[in-house]
Amino acid sequence: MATEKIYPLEKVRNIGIAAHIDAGKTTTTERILYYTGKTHKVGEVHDGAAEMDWMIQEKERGITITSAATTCFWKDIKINIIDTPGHVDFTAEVERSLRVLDGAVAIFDAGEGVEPQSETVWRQADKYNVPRIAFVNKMDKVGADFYMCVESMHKKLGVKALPLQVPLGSESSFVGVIDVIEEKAYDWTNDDQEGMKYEIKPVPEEYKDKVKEFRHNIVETVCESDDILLEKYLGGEELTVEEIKTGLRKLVIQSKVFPVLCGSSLKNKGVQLMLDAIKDYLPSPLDIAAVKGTDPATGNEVVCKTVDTEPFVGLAFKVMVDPFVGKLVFVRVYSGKLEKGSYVYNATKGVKERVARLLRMHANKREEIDFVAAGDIVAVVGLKDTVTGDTICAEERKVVLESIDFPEPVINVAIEPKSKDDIDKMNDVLRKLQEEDPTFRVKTDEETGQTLIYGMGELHLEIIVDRMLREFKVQANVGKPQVAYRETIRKSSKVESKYIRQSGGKGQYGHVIMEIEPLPEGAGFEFVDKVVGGRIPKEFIPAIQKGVEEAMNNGVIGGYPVVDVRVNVLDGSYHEVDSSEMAFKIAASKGFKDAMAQADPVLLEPIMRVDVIVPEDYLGDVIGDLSSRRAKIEGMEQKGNARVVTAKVPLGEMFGYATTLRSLSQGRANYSMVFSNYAEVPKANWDAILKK
Ligand SMILES: Nc1nc2c(ncn2[C@@H]2O[C@H](COP(=O)(O)OP(=O)(O)OP(=O)(O)O)[C@@H](O)[C@H]2O)c(=O)[nH]1
Repeated sequence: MATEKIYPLEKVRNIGIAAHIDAGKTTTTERILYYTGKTHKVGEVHDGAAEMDWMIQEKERGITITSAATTCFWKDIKINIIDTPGHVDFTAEVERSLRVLDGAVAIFDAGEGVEPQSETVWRQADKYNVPRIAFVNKMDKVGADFYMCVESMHKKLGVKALPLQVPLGSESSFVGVIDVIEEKAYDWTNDDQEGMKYEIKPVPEEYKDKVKEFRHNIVETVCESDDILLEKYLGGEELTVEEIKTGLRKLVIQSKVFPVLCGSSLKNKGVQLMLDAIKDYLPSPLDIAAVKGTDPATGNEVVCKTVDTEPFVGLAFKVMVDPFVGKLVFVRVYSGKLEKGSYVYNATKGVKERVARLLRMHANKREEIDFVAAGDIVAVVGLKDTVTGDTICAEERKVVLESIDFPEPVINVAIEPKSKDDIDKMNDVLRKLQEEDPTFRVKTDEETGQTLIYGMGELHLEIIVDRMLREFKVQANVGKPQVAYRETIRKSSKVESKYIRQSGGKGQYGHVIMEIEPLPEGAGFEFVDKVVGGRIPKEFIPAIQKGVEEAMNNGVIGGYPVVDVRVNVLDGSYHEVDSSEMAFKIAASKGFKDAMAQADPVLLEPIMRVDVIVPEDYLGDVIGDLSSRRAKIEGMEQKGNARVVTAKVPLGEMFGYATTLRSLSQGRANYSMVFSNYAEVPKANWDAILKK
């Protein structure tokens, strides 16, 4: 059994690497694993040898889909890295990682600066207050411009981006970086050992002014927020390197300043200095204020401190179903210790669970450990009922931590197994995949009996179908992707509904008077029992709610789910002998449908935020095409000799957009798309949608 060296908490870093697709996250992670001594060969993404991208689909597509947690060691620091995917269909993966991280490295492409989707990821990190350092990658690429990137961080992200380095050369002449604080140049010119061989030299003459300017800027920033250092500085004394770094560390942890570094992961330059910056500036678990949760029994606030001596509290942030090992639950430990063979309490579900094994993960390799301490990240085997977002804790410290926000899936396809014998197997696999992925849902269409799978985009669902086939050997036919429309109401209405049957023996009697009202977007469903004086006995109220909920699965316009309504049950009557739950349920269901029909029902559709980057020459055609897709153009920005068009477009109009855009622009335009909100479909478009 491996007994790991125990790392004091101040020497632990839980970090994520966040980036726009193709900025070089996977390549950079690979290099980190190489320099930290965990891998022995530098894997290249393009030949599918990358260690982190271990799922077959990832290798083939060259993209990172799941966030695998991996541990590595740099100098005296233990770093847990969560690899987060860049594709927008997987925002849930990014969110869940950010929730449990203490710091992140944001990677930018030196030729592009802040791209629309790097902005999305940046804002997500803002939401969870994650301190960040920026790494401007691809400095070797034609068009690389470090200063443009820093400027675009100021302009687009509106943050204080503080360069700590000056690149030595650029594009094909990029050979290394100058550390501004230490005033030393790191030069890889004579490297023939995959970046392991570099020289440390004095700052070359032609860079001295730039370094002086940047250093002055750093020193001033540090002094502004530290009176003792300010006094020293104003008194004409030099600050030491240590003082500058300590001062800067405080500002980074408060997210007041974002240090910017640069390099080329592909050409093996600058990655070691980025690891140093992770150690120097990103927070340890101790720097993060204790997390708060609520006691499920009393609703009182519970503070969970990051110390080993407290009772155990952790958050499940990722579930992976491995066809061989079974279910793996990734847990961030906030308080106390988690031991192999112990029992824990899942406070979200209210069940006891056994921790069979604890695994330290390195992409697809695993190392068995005996316990894991506060501040750490681990994969747990044996937790049967735990899913992403659940809190697990010691029985004497029952607490539920704030869960993770996940967007609603906006697209669905019908799916059926190729062989009828595979039906049970398919349902079983879909259930497992749902446990892993909170943005993936499975439903049965009540009218057609078809199984529908719901997700965040076409690629998301394609990957799921692909995994069913490869990992679980279930072949399936899938229908065309459909938009997940919804229905709601715009005004209130009141109805009386009866279900009465009298045919010999015991009859049926249910009678309900109810009112439905619109709620604000996102409010979901509320059910209020306003019946007084026992005019409907309490035991029938749950049946009424059930009847309403069933009716809400299929709205009156196109059979889509109904959202954002409140149902008030006002009055009714019952019969001593004939009343039953069934009768009230039917009366309520029918009542809801009638009420909805009178309440100005409307159709809702998912609206996407679309960013298109298009060279000037094709701008007219791209805008024309967007307009024909009912787009609202919200902005148009210059970027080099291209434009970035930002628009809100109904998802239903976006199928096949990739192909159209390619042919409109001879392959030169690019786009990204994220879910924005649900909005009312104009009545003129109802027919087209309902016919489909
Ligand atoms: N010129 C140059 N190319 C790079 C550099 N780093 C990565 N690349 C290339 O950029 C492409 C994307 O790199 P990845 O590491 O797969 O990017 P990623 O951000 O992980 O992409 P996803 O996993 O799809 O989100 C690959 O072709 C890399 O070889 C670099 O420093 N310089």
